[in-house]
Amino acid sequence: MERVEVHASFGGRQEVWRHESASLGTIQQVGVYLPPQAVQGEKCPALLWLSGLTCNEQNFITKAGAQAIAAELGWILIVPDTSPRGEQVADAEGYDLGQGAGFYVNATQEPWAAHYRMDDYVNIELRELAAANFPVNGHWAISGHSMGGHGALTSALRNPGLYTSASAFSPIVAPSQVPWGQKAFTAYLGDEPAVWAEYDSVELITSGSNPELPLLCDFGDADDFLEVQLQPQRLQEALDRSGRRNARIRLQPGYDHSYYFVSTFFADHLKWHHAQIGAGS
Ligand SMILES: N[C@@H](CCC(=O)N[C@@H](CS)C(=O)NCC(=O)O)C(=O)O
Repeated sequence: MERVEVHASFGGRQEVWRHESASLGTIQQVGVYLPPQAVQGEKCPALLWLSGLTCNEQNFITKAGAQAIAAELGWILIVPDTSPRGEQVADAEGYDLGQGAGFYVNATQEPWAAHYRMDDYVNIELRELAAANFPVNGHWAISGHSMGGHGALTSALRNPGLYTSASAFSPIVAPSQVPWGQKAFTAYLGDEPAVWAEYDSVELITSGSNPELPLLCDFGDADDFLEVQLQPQRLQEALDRSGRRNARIRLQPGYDHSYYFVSTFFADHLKWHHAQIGAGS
């Protein structure tokens, strides 16, 4: 791993690392925020942040204002790119498929299968890499925005025990039912409803996956993508049917899909994740 950026931030360090990814077969960049506690060698919990369409590792670290609360609570933030990158990596015309739009799945279809293995990358490789290189204490939470909200919820729902809690901002909760998800899943996963269901939060909740996982989701009611792409009512209905004890959806009045929304509520999410460490153990 090679460190390509370092900035003092709230008594800690915002860094960007470049590394060779075995699961993706590419060179990737990842943002790492080390709070003052970690800089002093103390072991800290880690939050994996998954960004949305068109993003790389920079959007969250420069726009979410996350470092202040991470410093206060003593959390490491791990912020990967949203897809494999490089000239050898397949891509497509639109912003919602290919590079910048990996959807956090392991692709099975050509030409994507060679590199688009974001599920393995974030849930296995990146966690191992973080544990080997930074003072992670073993507690992991996961959060994300839009496509990354989908990635955060499905990663935690599919993998009981990996994440203490999962939260999301404007997540794509039913990708099998909406245009963004249908386009990406058809390309990456083919025409296989059973495989789609494994990467669909509403389907995973309906089938009872990881029933004790604490969940928090925020949507903005002025989000232009709300009705067509996000459809929070599908998540609410699935949660109501499931009888989960620790799951909450909030509709925030006046907020849109942007990082102004994420930055407004990120501290609230990290405090909630922090509280879950004590609550479940
Ligand atoms: N048409 C929009 C759609 C993509 C979009 O809204 N991306 C969100 C995540 S789904 C985002 O975080 N964009 C980058 C940013 O706001 O920094 C665009 O091309 O920017």
